[in-house]
Amino acid sequence: MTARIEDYALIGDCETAALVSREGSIDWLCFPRFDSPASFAALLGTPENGRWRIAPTDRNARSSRRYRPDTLILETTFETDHGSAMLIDFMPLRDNSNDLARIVIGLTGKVDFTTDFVARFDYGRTVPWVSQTEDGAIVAVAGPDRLVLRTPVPLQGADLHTAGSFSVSAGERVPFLLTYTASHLPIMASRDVETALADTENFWHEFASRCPPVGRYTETVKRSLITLKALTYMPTGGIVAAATTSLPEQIGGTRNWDYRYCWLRDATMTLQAFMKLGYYEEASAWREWLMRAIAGAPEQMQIMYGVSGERNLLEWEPRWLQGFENSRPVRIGNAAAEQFQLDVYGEVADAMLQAAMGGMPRHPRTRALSEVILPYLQSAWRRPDEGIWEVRGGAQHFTHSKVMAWVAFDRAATMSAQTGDRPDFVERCRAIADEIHQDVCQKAFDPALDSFVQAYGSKTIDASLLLLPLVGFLPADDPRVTGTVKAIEDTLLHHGLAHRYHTDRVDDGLPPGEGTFLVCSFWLADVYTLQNRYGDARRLYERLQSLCNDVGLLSEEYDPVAGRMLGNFPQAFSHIGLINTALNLARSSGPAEERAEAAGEAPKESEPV
Ligand SMILES: OC[C@H]1O[C@H](O[C@H]2O[C@H](CO)[C@@H](O)[C@H](O)[C@H]2O)[C@H](O)[C@@H](O)[C@@H]1O
Repeated sequence: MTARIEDYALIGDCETAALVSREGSIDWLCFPRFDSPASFAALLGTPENGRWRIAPTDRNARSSRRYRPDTLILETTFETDHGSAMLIDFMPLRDNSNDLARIVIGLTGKVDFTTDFVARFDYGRTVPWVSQTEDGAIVAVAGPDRLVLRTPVPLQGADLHTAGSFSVSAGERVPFLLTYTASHLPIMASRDVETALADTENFWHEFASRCPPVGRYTETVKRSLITLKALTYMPTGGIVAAATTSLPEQIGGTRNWDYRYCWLRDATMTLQAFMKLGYYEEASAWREWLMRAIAGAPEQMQIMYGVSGERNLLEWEPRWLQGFENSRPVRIGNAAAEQFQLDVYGEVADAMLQAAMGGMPRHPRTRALSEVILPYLQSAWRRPDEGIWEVRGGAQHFTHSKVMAWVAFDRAATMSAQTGDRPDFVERCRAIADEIHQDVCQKAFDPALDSFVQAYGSKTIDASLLLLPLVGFLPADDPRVTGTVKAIEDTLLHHGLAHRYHTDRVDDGLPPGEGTFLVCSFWLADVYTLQNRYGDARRLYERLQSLCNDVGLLSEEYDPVAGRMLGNFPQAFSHIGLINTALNLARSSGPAEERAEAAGEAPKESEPV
């Protein structure tokens, strides 16, 4: 594949998503859910692993693209020496059928097009039987899956591809509709593509119209909001971390992971972003998802789940895929689901408090949840864990994890104190929170480095330490925090963007090397805001904003030297950063202040615990 990550745009129907290249090729599509086996997997292999291209025959055609304003409808305009034409790509919201629609519209002169449809089920491995119905529909079937392609354009099969040519003159419109169904069901009647376009446009307009202005960042925020909505599995309210698997964190490297699942950690920030923009319906749907997903014994609570709350996310490698630019292995599923990551308890507690502070009615299970989880956590916080970065090199006493355990008790105390009905519970939570606070301040601060460190006894600086002031563990102007921020600036910034940690100095169980991790730079900008370093915050935010591709999307990581995106795409974490940090900058009191202020008063180290 020659396309880079930033060459792709996202389309989706809030149940699954597809990536479309600048050249009009859909190189990634999983039907019917985000985490279903891909039907087009060329993104991670070759065109023979499945793709659907509609592009001018003239290989020298110039292309430009945009989303139709306030929608997820992609418009790619091609210009040739003989005319210009637009390709519209979108996925209508589900109406008993799973569709992807494409319309080619002649703008000026006449443009010749070719289309090449290569369906391969099971992540590019399974070649289907392809036949044509009497009314001309192309039907591709293998095992449980079936794709039906309808268009007035005559199509022929050759060499396991289905191809055709056509021309559009100014004013002409040529529709294509691809429908997925389980192969045992009857083939359904086609839906009208133009009506579907109008309905899809209305859906996104209605959604985006509720977004309040965020000063000069309004368009960036709106695009990120639409992207987060597109990453939401609407039937359940779960939110996937990204639309893809295995886009590499280093070109040619092995840090390739499946992000088509719901992380509890990523969710607190998503909840904040939705609520701060007034999207309570989405926030409430996510909270319901969370309560269903984590129901059960606290020691069985996972750090991530499938979009419907599935727990078994078994990791495996489809060895027939060569990987994005030969970045192997490709991984399906995610073994991190089985890790112990202490911070998720704090994330859940924080999400509950944020929801209450945002004005959402208290969830009826909030109290039951705290009564089950906190007694477990009372001893569990002392255990080493795999941490926010999900290391595969063994558990450690990660500083960020302990701090988030403190968050769990701190928020539980705050919430219970608000209801006033359990003073003994509040007192117990506060005492444990104080004990954790003291433990962290004693064991995780290195006076020689004048900084908190990644784990107890370590000498490594870690960008997750930026979350200490952001969750209210210590004030942003505490000398230990200002020392830590300086250490992060001195050691983790690479061309002005933050790495998570030094992968070459820490054994995380993987070969070293990766890009800068974008959400960490957003956290840095948020800390600058808390420290009244508004100029630094704004400059960093606008740098990050400038890294978005031409349609406003960000991946997980960025290589500032090669000037290219890395990691899964588009990633919710990065878009949450684009929203939250914009709000922090645009409002005198944004999410950073409110999350920090949610914390009860942190004890002084000399205070008894
Ligand atoms: O690189 C190591 C780990 O990377 C993934 O996790 C990262 O993405 C998550 C989802 O956005 C995020 O919650 C986490 O903090 C990040 O480290 C991957 O899923 C892991 O399996 C992998 O070990």
